Formats: sequence, structure tokens, C-alpha cells
Amino acid sequence: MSELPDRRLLLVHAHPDDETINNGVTMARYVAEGAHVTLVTCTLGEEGEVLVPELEHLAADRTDQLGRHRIGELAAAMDELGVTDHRFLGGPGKYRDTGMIYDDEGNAAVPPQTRPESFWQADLVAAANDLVPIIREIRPQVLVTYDEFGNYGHPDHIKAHRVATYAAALAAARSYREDLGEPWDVAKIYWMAMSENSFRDSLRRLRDAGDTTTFEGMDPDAEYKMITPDRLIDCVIEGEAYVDRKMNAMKAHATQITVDGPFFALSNNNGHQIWASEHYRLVKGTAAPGPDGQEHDLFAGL
Ligand SMILES: CC(=O)N[C@H]1[C@@H](O[C@@H]2[C@H](O)[C@H](O)[C@@H](O)[C@H](O)[C@H]2O)O[C@H](CO)[C@@H](O)[C@@H]1O
Ligand SMILES: [Zn+2]
Repeated sequence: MSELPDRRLLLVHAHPDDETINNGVTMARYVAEGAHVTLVTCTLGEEGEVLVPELEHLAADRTDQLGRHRIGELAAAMDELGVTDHRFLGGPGKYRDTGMIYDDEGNAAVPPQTRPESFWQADLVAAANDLVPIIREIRPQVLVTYDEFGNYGHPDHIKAHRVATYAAALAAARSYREDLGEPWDVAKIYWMAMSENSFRDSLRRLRDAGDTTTFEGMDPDAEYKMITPDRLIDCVIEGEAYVDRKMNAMKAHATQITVDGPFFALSNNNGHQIWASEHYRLVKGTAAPGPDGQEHDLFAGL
């Protein structure tokens, strides 16, 4: 790849749509500021639902063409955000969407049966070796991925966390697999986070507005594994200027996100600001907080 910009950000995600939901503003902002943004998506999302009636034939239990279709959705979403460097881990379709079920606490969990080619069953070293060359090629200062819980328990999110974390360690090891490129040590690693304050405030507004169906059964005051206490959040990326792009990119993932669905219901009742802020926990590197005690730039201190 020809000479890259000074600032380089790598995001590792499990399915098409995760990147936009979790980091759409972040990606659009850094592209606009001239950084190089690389997205690696580990599966094609083959096992996803199909929320567009005329596309229901694509589903895994029908023609099993949803993964191929979601390649196009992701390309359209990246166009909206301005991201031009997007890859599938090991190439499109190497690792298949594992699917998910819900456990008794309402968290996503591993289905009782998973296919041998599912991402969940992938060998960790082999999958990490598909990511090491990308890290050593791009030489990102910042890596973003899920927390150890995959943020809400989805097996592919958990596996993406593990592969990204392990690949970052391997990529930095001077003596590891010289054939995969020159070693590169990622300076800062962040996990995405759902801010507890944002979650409770937004859900409370939905309920106060009489909406009991969006995120049905979820209580603004209950405890959930997927939320992070704000005292543990190190960086907040705000970007009101990029929210429209994020919303358009979410619309591009039409089989997964509908404008009358929960993600837009949140926006309807909370205005766009619900989607304007994206939260991160720094798990490797040195924080460089501002006067408010938080970072507002993933490259802060570099
Ligand atoms: C945001 C995300 O990770 N989406 C995944 C997830 O999709 C959920 C799944 O289809 C579940 O059955 C639905 O009830 C829920 O509404 C969906 O968000 O899991 C899919 C299958 O692994 C995956 O393709 C999709 O990208
Ligand atoms: Zn996902």
C-alpha cells in the first residue's frame, strides 16, 4: 500500500453493521480528518435476520445468500462514512457467522449447534494469522474492538475480541512469523463501550414517551452486562457533524436495521445526540485525558 497517512486506525468487527452501530461517527470523523481507517469484518453475517420482506429468500434457511447480499450493504455503508479500506478476515466467507441464541438473562449466547466453518469454531492462531499481516501492513497506532463479553455476548463478537487481542500481541513479536511482515506494536487498544448514563437516559426517555416496545422488557434502572459505568470510560468521540452519515450508513444495512426499528426509535425520541457520542475503554497504552478527565481523541498522547 502506498505511503499511508500519519494517523492510522484499525477496527476489528464480527458482522457487517457492527462497525456503523458502534463506531460510525468515529470512522467518519477520522476519515474526514485525513486519518487512514481500516475496517476488518470477520464474517459476512450469513445467519442474520432479514427485515426486508422482499429479501426474505436470502435467509440462511432459504437460499443462504444473505452473506453475499450483506457485502453490498457494507460497501454502501462504507461509502456513506467515507471508509475506503475495508477487508473481510481471510477473505469474504472464510469464517461464517456463528448465529446466536438468547440466554436466560437475555444476553446473546452460543447456539447449541455451530457449523465447523463458523467463526466461533475457528482456530485462534489461524484466525489471528489472518489479521497479523494486516496489522503489520497498516501499522495502526490505534486498534478498536469489542470487550471480552463481545459487548452483548454474541459469540462472533467475543471471538473477534479474542482474535484482535491475540493478533495485536503476535504482530508485535519480533521473532513471530517473519513471513507475515515486519513487527508492529499497536500503541493504543480500545474496547467499545455502552455508556451506562447514555443507556439509562435514552431508555428512560423512550419509556417516558410511552414507547414500551423498543428494547421491549428492558428496564432503564436494571443492571445489564452490556453497559459500562461511566467512571470506567476513558474516551468519548463526539461528532454531531457526522451523525447523518452514521444514520444513512445504518440505513444501508437494510436487512438488519429498519427505520421503524429500535435504533431509529432511539433517535426519534432522543434526537440524534444518542448516536453522536461513541464510548471507549483504553485497555493498552497511556491515556491522555483532557481537563474533563476523559480523552476525546483515540490518538490522544501519541
Ligand atoms: C448487531 C449485531 O451483532 N447483529 C448480529 C446479530 O443479529 C441479531 C440476531 O439476528 C437475533 O436473532 C435478532 O433477534 C436480533 O435482533 C439481531 O440483532 O446476530 C446475527 C446472527 O449471528 C448477525 O448476523 C447480526 O449481524
Ligand atoms: Zn455483530
